[in-house]
Amino acid sequence: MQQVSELLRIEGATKIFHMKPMLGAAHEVVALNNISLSIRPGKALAVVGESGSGKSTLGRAVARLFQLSSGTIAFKGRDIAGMRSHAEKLDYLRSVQMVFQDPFSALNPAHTIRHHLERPLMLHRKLRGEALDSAVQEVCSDVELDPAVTLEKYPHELSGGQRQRVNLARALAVGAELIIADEPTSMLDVSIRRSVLDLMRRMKETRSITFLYITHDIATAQFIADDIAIMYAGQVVEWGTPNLVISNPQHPYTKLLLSAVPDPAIKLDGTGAKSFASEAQAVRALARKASPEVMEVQPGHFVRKFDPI
Ligand SMILES: Nc1ncnc2c1ncn2[C@@H]1O[C@H](COP(=O)(O)OP(=O)(O)OP(=O)(O)O)[C@@H](O)[C@H]1O
Repeated sequence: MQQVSELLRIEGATKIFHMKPMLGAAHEVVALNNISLSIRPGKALAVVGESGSGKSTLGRAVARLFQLSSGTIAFKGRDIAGMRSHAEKLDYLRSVQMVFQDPFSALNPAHTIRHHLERPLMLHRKLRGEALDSAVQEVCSDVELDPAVTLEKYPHELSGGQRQRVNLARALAVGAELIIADEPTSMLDVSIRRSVLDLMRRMKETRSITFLYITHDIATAQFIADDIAIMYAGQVVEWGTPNLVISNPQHPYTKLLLSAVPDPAIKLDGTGAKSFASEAQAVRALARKASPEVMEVQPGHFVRKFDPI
């Protein structure tokens, strides 16, 4: 079998929404503008940007929730738009799971946690009886929840962080290879955000789960990501390994995001923070301009060319 070094390759992905509002003129929204990114198996790519930058649209396109206007998304070398048979589509939808911002919304309040974990194990792994019970215990323990005190509870009896762990356990139970985690910690208490990110990092390291981690918070990217892509107005403006991008940001929009980080450990030094925050509007206008030219700042670190402010 052919070895594919990338689990996911997004090539020239463009998504245009055609809006025909009841009031006002018809118009187009370019949510994704020629995005090219890839993720290696067992690695995490963080896509970072403000609200409306297009990052959730990218996640939903990977989850095959709609077709791209142009471009391709390939999973293990296979174009996902070209998957025709029911079996192939089902296998993809099993391999690629989404975890959402609101951990409660994905859980059925009428069912126990055991039920939520048993169903995918029965459906996808055909487990029954003792084998099913021990697999339920295993996925529960894998996300660092105590099966004895968790499995018979209902979603409302758990904390937000515990519920998000159940969602991650469900993805494991289904047999996910790629998890699209769309702002998975932004509705959680600050005190437990880090522990959920740490769990995702351990799932990556010990279970070789691949992550597309979508966030507005550039500071959290470094806890899990092997690569980071900064997005604005449907374009990726800067990308590379987190230490290169965060320690040596080139694009004014990346600097703007970093200027909003309260963590002094990764704040821009000296000149950066204040001046970029005060020039926010100009920076966003500049980042909105479509620019096809890319510069390699240093090996593994790229920036889209921009006009000086
Ligand atoms: N189904 C849709 N129909 C029309 N426009 C859409 C649709 N989905 C997204 N958009 C538009 O595409 C752009 C990108 O939206 P998207 O939700 O991907 O951004 P985001 O970075 O994930 O923001 P947020 O964090 O607020 O969800 C926005 O202008 C949004 O209004």
